[in-house]
Formats: sequence, structure tokens, C-alpha cells
Amino acid sequence: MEYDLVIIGTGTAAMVCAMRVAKAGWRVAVVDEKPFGGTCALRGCDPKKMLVAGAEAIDAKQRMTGHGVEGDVRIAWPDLIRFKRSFTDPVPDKHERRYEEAGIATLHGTATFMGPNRLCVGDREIGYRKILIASGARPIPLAIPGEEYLTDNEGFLELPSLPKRIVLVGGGYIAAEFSHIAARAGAEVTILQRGPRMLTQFEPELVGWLMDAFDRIGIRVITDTTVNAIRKRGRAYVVHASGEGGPIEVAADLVVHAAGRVPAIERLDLEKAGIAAENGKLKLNEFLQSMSNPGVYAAGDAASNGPPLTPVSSHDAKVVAANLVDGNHREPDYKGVPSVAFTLPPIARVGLTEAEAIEAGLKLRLKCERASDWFTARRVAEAVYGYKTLVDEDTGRILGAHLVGPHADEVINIFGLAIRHGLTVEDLKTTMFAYPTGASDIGYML
Ligand SMILES: Cc1cc2nc3c(=O)[nH]c(=O)nc-3n(C[C@H](O)[C@H](O)[C@H](O)COP(=O)(O)OP(=O)(O)OC[C@H]3O[C@@H](n4cnc5c(N)ncnc54)[C@H](O)[C@@H]3O)c2cc1C
Ligand SMILES: NC(=O)c1ccc[n+]([C@@H]2O[C@H](COP(=O)([O-])OP(=O)(O)OC[C@H]3O[C@@H](n4cnc5c(N)ncnc54)[C@H](O)[C@@H]3O)[C@@H](O)[C@H]2O)c1
Repeated sequence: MEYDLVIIGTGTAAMVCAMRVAKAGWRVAVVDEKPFGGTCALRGCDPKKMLVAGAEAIDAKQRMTGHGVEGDVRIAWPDLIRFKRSFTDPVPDKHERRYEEAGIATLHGTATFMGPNRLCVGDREIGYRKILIASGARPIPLAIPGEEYLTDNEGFLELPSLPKRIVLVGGGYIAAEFSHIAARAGAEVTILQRGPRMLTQFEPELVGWLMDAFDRIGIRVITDTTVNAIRKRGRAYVVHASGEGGPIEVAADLVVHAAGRVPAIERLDLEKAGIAAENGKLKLNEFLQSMSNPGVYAAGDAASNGPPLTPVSSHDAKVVAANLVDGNHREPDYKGVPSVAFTLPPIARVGLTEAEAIEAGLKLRLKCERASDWFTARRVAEAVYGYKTLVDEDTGRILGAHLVGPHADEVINIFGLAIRHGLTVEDLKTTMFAYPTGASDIGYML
């Protein structure tokens, strides 16, 4: 069979690009070796946030205890997983139907290149004019003894029961979010983080305040510590790590990979199609097109051109679809991509960090404050609340916004809108926000 476009993957990037290109009359096929839907819908954002809903109930109870709420609340893990499945289980069929209704061929199996215009999917050979590599990311190989004992994000989000002692290897997004779910479901959680602090993608002051929430629920965070082996001991594990204070050992019933993700391109046999990659990353031009094979584009986590987040996968896919259908003319623009780690409370960022703004030599007006005594925090008895805002001194434009605390995950989008569309402090201060909401604090943050 011959197609105008074959897309490797069926995640966010694949869906967005396939629909647009098929609408232009191209014969399109999508391929996946896993059930259709990709990481976000099946193994990432959405199932994770279904579990966060359970943790939110515990969190609210704990905060409001002594303020008029009493009684026992606990997570019944198998029921919470069943609740999650009520969303995830129908996804593959739904997605497959959407492709079929749009006239897009759906192929199951592992895709590997056989030559410049041939792809092998399982035992079928497929011809194409153009390819989109939207194969996502995979956990970074750690190359340590006992690596095979690690459970990945997919395994964690499917656990039939929650083990008592959980160790997370790494201290970024996944460790932060999974630890907050697991601790509220009753597990003893330890995070072993190589970096000097948790969540290095976020502002240090805000992460510092957020650590109060980690302490409150008994998550043990050990920083400046690198995991270098995992050994089996009976039915449990011992995680070996080395840090500033020397070697340490932590016993665990479950060890979770939270040490970063890299583009999933290693199994594609790229060289057979003349597709250049360097250090595990595709070599792409400004149009997200392969620098060595013009018939090949990439988007989302596989392209690793912008931050590995769902809105970026979607944005890349729109760029590639436009370039495929009308010739290369669009370049991705990652200005104002908001990002949230869904801890309880959440932490969020958009635009430049303070360090990035200083590095860029910008003239800054900066405000940074812990705001535990503001109404937004006090109403829900949450002591973790604060912000950092960065404004261009000359133009008044918002350059960056960083929030931690109640509603940070929603309010960050308003700052995102401001940054993406060049709004100024004056624009935001003269906007009326419903009161009292998280957004009604924006004026005071600027
Ligand atoms: C636990 C977790 C939580 C996350 N939470 C958030 C969040 O809250 N917000 C956010 O913005 N982002 C989040 N992310 C990141 C987000 O999920 C990704 O950025 C996004 O899903 C990437 O989409 P994609 O289309 O690029 O790739 P994917 O959705 O990963 O799709 C790639 C698909 O390609 C398939 N594939 C790979 N290789 C082959 C092959 N050789 N043959 C056939 N098929 C193949 C895979 O099976 C997969 O289905 C999270 C990620 C994880 C892991
Ligand atoms: N809410 C969200 O948007 C969300 C949630 C989950 C994942 N994601 C995406 O998925 C990507 C991967 O997430 P992640 O949490 O795995 O990676 P991450 O890059 O956020 O954090 C990984 C951390 O692991 C540490 N590390 C690496 N090797 C180690 C070792 N041997 N021992 C101890 N620590 C080690 C690193 O220092 C790093 O800080 C993220 O970059 C993010 O874009 C996003």
C-alpha cells in the first residue's frame, strides 16, 4: 500500500497532524505498536490527573481538619485505578474510530524504516511520500545494575495495589506528581534526586516553599544523590545511591523511574532512510524537517525541539501539517508555553525564569513574595502560596510568571495569554477578574 503521509505514533502530535493533512485530501496512515491514544491520554497527563483527583480529596480533608471538617477519609487504591480506567479504557477505540471516520488508515505494529521510502510495520511493507516521526519519548536508560527492576510511568499508573515503600529515582515532574499521589494514598515515599533540589525547571524560591507540602505529608526528599544500582532482596529491593554524605541504601517494595525521558527514535532504523540524528536527537531544520532527508518531519517529544509537553506536541503538529500541505513556511514558536507540576498545591511557570532574563540582559522589574496570608491561601487553609513575576522595565510587557499554591495551575494560563500576545502590566491590571478567584490576585502580583 502507498500513502502520501505515514505518521509513526498515535499520540497528540499524530492526531493533530493526521486530521489536518487528511482534510487537505492526502492519503494518510497512522501506526502504533501500543493501543491508540499516546502517552498523554493513556500513560501520562490524563490518567495521572485522574489519580490526583483522589489525592485532592485527602489533601482537602487534611487541610480543613480543625477548621470544621472531621472524620476519616482514605484512598481505596483499586477503586481509584478503576475510576482512572473509566476514562482511559475507551480511549483507543474512540481514537481509532476518529481516524477511520476521517478516512485515515490505522496500522498496528512496530514501525521501522527499510529504505528511503519504505517502512516495515510488523510483517507489512508500506510505501510513502512523506513521514512524520511522532513516536514520543521513553524513559532515559540509566545504565545501572538492576535497571530492569524499575517500574515506569505506565506501570505506576496501572498498579493493582499500592506498595508500602516506594522509591522514586529522580526529582523532576514525575517524581513530584507521583509522590504526592502515593503519599496521600498511604505509601512511604522517598525521592532520590541527583540535582541540588526538586523540580529544577521551576524557580528555586517557589520550589523551596512547595517543599513544606512535601514535608507535611512525609515525603522524604534526598537531593544531591545519584542512584547507581538496584538490587533484589527477597520480594523487595534495595536502592543504592551516592551523595555528598557518602553511599546510602533505601529499602523499597517498588522503585519508579522518574529520571527523565528521551526521544523514542532508537528502534526506527533511521540510517536505512538516511535520517540523521546526533546524541539521540533528530537533526531538524527550522521547519521541523529532517536535515538529511526532506521527506521526513518530526513533532512533539520525538522532535524534542521544544519542551516535552502536550501543548507543544500539538503546536509542532500544526506547524508540520502546514508545511506539508503548503510547503515549508511555518516555524514553531514556543513563546509563553505554560507548564504545571500537579503537586498539591500545584507549581506553575510560563515565560522566562529570573536566571534566563538576566542571562538575556533584559531590564527587569521583579516581584517575588510568599503570600500565605492572602485570602486565596487562607480560605483553603493552605500555607504554600507565592509568586514571582518578571516585567520588562521599558515596555511593561510580562516576561515571566511563576506561581505556587491554590489555582496556580489555572491562573498560569492567563499569564500565558499575556506573554504570548505581548500584553502589559497595565492590560492585566485594567482587566476585571471575578472576585474572589485565584485570578483576582493577578493585579497584586504585578
Ligand atoms: C507520567 C507523565 C505525565 C505527564 N503529564 C503531563 C502533563 O500533565 N501535561 C503535559 O503537558 N505533558 C505531560 N506529559 C508529557 C506529555 O505526555 C507528552 O509531552 C506528550 O504526550 C507527547 O505526545 P507525542 O504525540 O509527542 O508522543 P506520544 O503521545 O508519546 O505518542 C507516541 C506514540 O508512538 C508510539 N511509538 C513509538 N515508537 C513506535 C514505533 N517504532 N512504531 C510504532 N509506534 C511507535 C508509542 O507507542 C506512542 O503511542 C507527561 C508525561 C508523562 C510520562
Ligand atoms: N505535568 C507535566 O507537565 C509533566 C508531568 C510528567 C512528565 N512531564 C514531562 O516528562 C518529562 C520527563 O519527566 P521526569 O520527571 O522523568 O524528568 P525530569 O527531567 O523532570 O526530572 C528528572 C530528574 O531526575 C534526575 N536524575 C537523573 N538520573 C538520576 C539518577 N540516576 N539518580 C537520581 N536522580 C537522577 C535529574 O537530575 C532530574 O532532575 C519532563 O521533562 C516533562 O516535560 C511533564
